[in-house]
Amino acid sequence: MSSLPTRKYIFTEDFVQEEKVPESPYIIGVCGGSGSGKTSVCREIIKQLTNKRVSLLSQDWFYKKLKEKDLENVSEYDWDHPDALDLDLLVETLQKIKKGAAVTCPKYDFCNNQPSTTEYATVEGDVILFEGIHIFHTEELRDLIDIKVFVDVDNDIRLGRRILRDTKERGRNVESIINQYFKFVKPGYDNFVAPTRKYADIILLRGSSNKIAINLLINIPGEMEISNQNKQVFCYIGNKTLESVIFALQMIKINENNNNNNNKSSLINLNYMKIKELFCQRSHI
Ligand SMILES: Nc1ncnc2c1ncn2[C@@H]1O[C@H](COP(=O)(O)OP(=O)(O)O)[C@@H](O)[C@H]1O
Ligand SMILES: O=c1ccn([C@@H]2O[C@H](COP(=O)(O)O)[C@@H](O)[C@H]2O)c(=O)[nH]1
Repeated sequence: MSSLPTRKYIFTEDFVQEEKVPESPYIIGVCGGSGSGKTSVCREIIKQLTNKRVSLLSQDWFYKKLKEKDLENVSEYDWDHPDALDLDLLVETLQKIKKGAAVTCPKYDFCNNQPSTTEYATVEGDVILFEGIHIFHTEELRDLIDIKVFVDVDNDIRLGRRILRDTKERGRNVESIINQYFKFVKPGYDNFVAPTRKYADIILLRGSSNKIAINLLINIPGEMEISNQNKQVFCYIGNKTLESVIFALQMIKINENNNNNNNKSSLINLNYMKIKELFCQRSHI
């Protein structure tokens, strides 16, 4: 028996396409300091992966619930220490997602410094964009991520963006943002986030405005096979190479021999003949 049953081939008029049926979602981990553009990078990738089921998973949804006394004095609370997060629950959740489960999480309410009671996100799909400042912090987490991206943006730009974002979206004022930044955010970045840059497979400079890097990222070949064009096509008849046509013919032949289903077999035969005909015409055989 050939090893082909783990692969699925789609035969159409113009091309032969291999469809990889993922055993578990592909996890793209996007790490970086607060305000580096992690969420924006994830949104850009999600926008472009139109032919895949894609979800976002944010580390922010795993902040521990604050005790009453901490809630009364939030300006003294350090959200930039990894201990502020329930990393065990995060690992457990990611393991479930990796096994193909759909997991629903409450989002995080930054205005009230607690998990949202009204907004939820269901995470499932072929590709999961997983973002957060501490997602490379433990080996357990890193091992669950298929490709690790670190968004590298200067401190001053990150602070500027954070001021603009948090005054508009997170119910903060400029003074509290600057105080929090120098007391917790910057030390947290220097002590815990920047040291995990070394685990990245890709360093993404300039974040979501780096279109070239984002395009490369969505087209990471082989393992991912994700793209909104037919990049999965390994043999395109209109632009064939000798090797790719021979390979396609071999694949079709093996499929044909292994296939007992008459309808499918005739479809394969049809395409086999068409490929053969096209190949012979173009190659003047
Ligand atoms: N390349 C960019 N240029 C300008 N502003 C950006 C860029 N990327 C993100 N932003 C803005 O900066 C703020 C922080 O971005 P965000 O994606 O939320 O960062 P992170 O998730 O890393 O904290 C947001 O208001 C966002 O719109
Ligand atoms: O209640 C909270 C929880 C977190 N923060 C800050 O959020 C950032 C991490 O989120 P990004 O989306 O990466 O910016 C972290 O630096 C915390 O300081 C908060 O202010 N309040």
